[in-house]
Amino acid sequence: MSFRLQPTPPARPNRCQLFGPGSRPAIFEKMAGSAADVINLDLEDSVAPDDKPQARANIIAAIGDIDWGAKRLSVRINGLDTPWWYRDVVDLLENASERLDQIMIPKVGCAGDIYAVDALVTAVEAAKGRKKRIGFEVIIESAAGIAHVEEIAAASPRMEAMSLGAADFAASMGMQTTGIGGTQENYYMLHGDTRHYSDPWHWAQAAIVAACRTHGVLPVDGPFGDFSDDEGYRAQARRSATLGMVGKWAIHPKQVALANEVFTPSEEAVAEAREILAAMEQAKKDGAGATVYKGRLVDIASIKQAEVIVKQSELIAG
Ligand SMILES: CC(C)(COP(=O)(O)OP(=O)(O)OC[C@H]1O[C@@H](n2cnc3c(N)ncnc32)[C@H](O)[C@@H]1OP(=O)(O)O)[C@@H](O)C(=O)NCCC(=O)NCCSC(=O)C[C@H](O)C(=O)O
Ligand SMILES: [Mg+2]
Repeated sequence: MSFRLQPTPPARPNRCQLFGPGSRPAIFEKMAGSAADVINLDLEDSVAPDDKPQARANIIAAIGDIDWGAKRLSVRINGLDTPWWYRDVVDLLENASERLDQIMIPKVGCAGDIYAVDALVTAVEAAKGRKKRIGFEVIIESAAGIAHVEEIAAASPRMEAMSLGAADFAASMGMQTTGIGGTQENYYMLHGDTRHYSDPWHWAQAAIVAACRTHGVLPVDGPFGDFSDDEGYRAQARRSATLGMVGKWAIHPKQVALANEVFTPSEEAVAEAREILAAMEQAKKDGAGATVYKGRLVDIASIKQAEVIVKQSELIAG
């Protein structure tokens, strides 16, 4: 480890973030009753321009009126390139109850974007005497966002989570696809006559995970558009979890159980991690820094790997 220690991200489960348009208040109670850890009420792209004022009013009322339980409650504001974002922030923080936990800033391109929202949020919080400091989560979904991903992760002490927004990301990068996440038909290597599919989202996810882990922010995988494809969702989520992401969005309620399944370490994985910790405990007593577990090497780094899994399961168990 560097002399500068890796900060710990917020200690809360973030396996699934369920989205719903602010212009569709009929589903808010259903969202609150879901098994998602995080709720994202949307003011951005799922809300038509003419509906933005009513969506703001719906969300402000629902934040106070609905019992959201222990869920993390977040509102996605509009992007900084629109005329709506400042009104989203001001109306929310002047009128929403203290139940609001965080706001999600979409299409972030540089640390300056976070600075601008932070300045406005800080001023409204002070003016209204709000007690709970609002956290920030951001979406990396542009070429600029991924190019500046580390400065964005470090941009504010309010930063809690960062997601990859595959749809806008693909558009901004000029990717030749209309798919939102998952396997892309034309992204393959040829070996003889056999196609081997590769993952075009992998490098961006890895960059997000590294930036987040460096600065104590939770890395999250964004939407998987085809909500009729459970296996496709699972495969994408498993890749994200393997890379170090802590959760994934659900854009339909049926995706919530899939995310929770993948991002909750299995009983077998936790049992194996505990066995590795026990094996290393014994190795230490024997004066060894490494030992053999089920025919493979485990050493001091294995303790840290095993602790990741045990800590995840303890966090989820509460
Ligand atoms: C995708 C949907 C429009 C589908 O809605 P609907 O047609 O109503 O679906 P169903 O008939 O299958 O619904 C079954 C029941 O579930 C309820 N429902 C529907 N959606 C939700 C929800 N989000 N949360 C909770 N409950 C929900 C229905 O009311 C039905 O209930 P019942 O009648 O009692 O059985 C819709 O799911 C939807 O709007 N999803 C969210 C869309 C959204 O927020 N998009 C923004 C995030 S993705 C994005 O922005 C891209 C990203 O930025 C990027 O760039 O990658
Ligand atoms: Mg988007």
